[in-house]
Amino acid sequence: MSVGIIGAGAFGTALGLSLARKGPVDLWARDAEQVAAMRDTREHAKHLPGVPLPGTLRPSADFDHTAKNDILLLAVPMQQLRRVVSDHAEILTGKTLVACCKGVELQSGLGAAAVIADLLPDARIALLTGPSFATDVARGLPTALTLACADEALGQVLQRDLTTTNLRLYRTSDVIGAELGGALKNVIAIACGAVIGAGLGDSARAALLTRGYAEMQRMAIARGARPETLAGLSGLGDLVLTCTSDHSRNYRLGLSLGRGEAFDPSITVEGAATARAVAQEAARSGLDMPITHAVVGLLDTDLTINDAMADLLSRPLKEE
Ligand SMILES: NC(=O)C1=CN([C@@H]2O[C@H](COP(=O)(O)OP(=O)(O)OC[C@H]3O[C@@H](n4cnc5c(N)ncnc54)[C@H](OP(=O)(O)O)[C@@H]3O)[C@@H](O)[C@H]2O)C=CC1
Ligand SMILES: O=C(CO)COP(=O)(O)O
Repeated sequence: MSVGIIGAGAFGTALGLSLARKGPVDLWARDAEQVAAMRDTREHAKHLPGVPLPGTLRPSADFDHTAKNDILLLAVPMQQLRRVVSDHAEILTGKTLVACCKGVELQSGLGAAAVIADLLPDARIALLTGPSFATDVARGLPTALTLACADEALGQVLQRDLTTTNLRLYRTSDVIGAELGGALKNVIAIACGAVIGAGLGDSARAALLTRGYAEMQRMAIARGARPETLAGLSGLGDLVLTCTSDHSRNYRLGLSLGRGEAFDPSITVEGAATARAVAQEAARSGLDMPITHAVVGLLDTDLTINDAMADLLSRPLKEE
């Protein structure tokens, strides 16, 4: 089946590069100048400099043309997804849509697949997530991802059609689990970056990563996820990658917070809005999410990383 990609940022372009090895892929960007530059130079200078774009990857500023493909991957930032889908709802109705964003929408508390379902009840929806830096995918390095789809038959078709020589897709029907694993790990990555940035050490990071994983499970299971999904690529796999590599923008935001440095607000960092959305939901539902609350404190108040760690360490003692 033919593939189109909505969103020519780092990840959309990287997925396009990988899929274009199998056949033509249309890649939509909203900025016509950017499309012209990509066509002329065969490079995405802003997000993937130095990686040549093959002729089979076809940038376009024409949404409707790109949307004619059988499968559409939606690779825009989470907080923009509702706008992009609702702006083009008519042409997207009934299509096969694969969300590639990682986050929880601030206004609704919904994940990516749920936002699409909210807007387009007739769409055939799946989610592609898991440990995968765009630069690695774009360079053809080996990567394993989770394809989540409630419809088992459609999931099998998508798994086959979106697997490439460097992208190996595993399948699950647990969309909520995959969605939340990919969203919540970004919050924990900000926390881990902050402890490393503040010089609090690798042991503190290991503690946050592990207790952060417990927090992710708590929230995801409360929302109906299966625990084994959280233990897979979309949860633990992506958590480990994002909490240990300064290729991660979420981790780098954390490093800046820990060092008391400014961070470029134009960089896509999904964990910030997701932390706020999840903290709101945790407060409403009485879920214990202390690391998420600490991240919101670091982002939105003058809480320091040392105070945040002191708060976490002084909580009542309990069983693991
Ligand atoms: N980068 C990575 O390594 C990975 C990213 N992801 C996920 O992919 C998603 C996208 O991230 P990424 O590609 O890295 O982000 P980037 O910041 O690299 O790119 C975002 C893209 O979305 C476009 N965009 C933003 N708002 C709109 C809008 N309202 N309408 C149309 N297009 C819009 C931007 O266009 P413009 O340039 O015109 O602003 C840009 O092309 C995120 O949810 C992220 O978590 C998942 C795995 C890996
Ligand atoms: O999700 C990612 C890797 O799987 C990318 O992480 P960042 O968004 O933190 O860069």
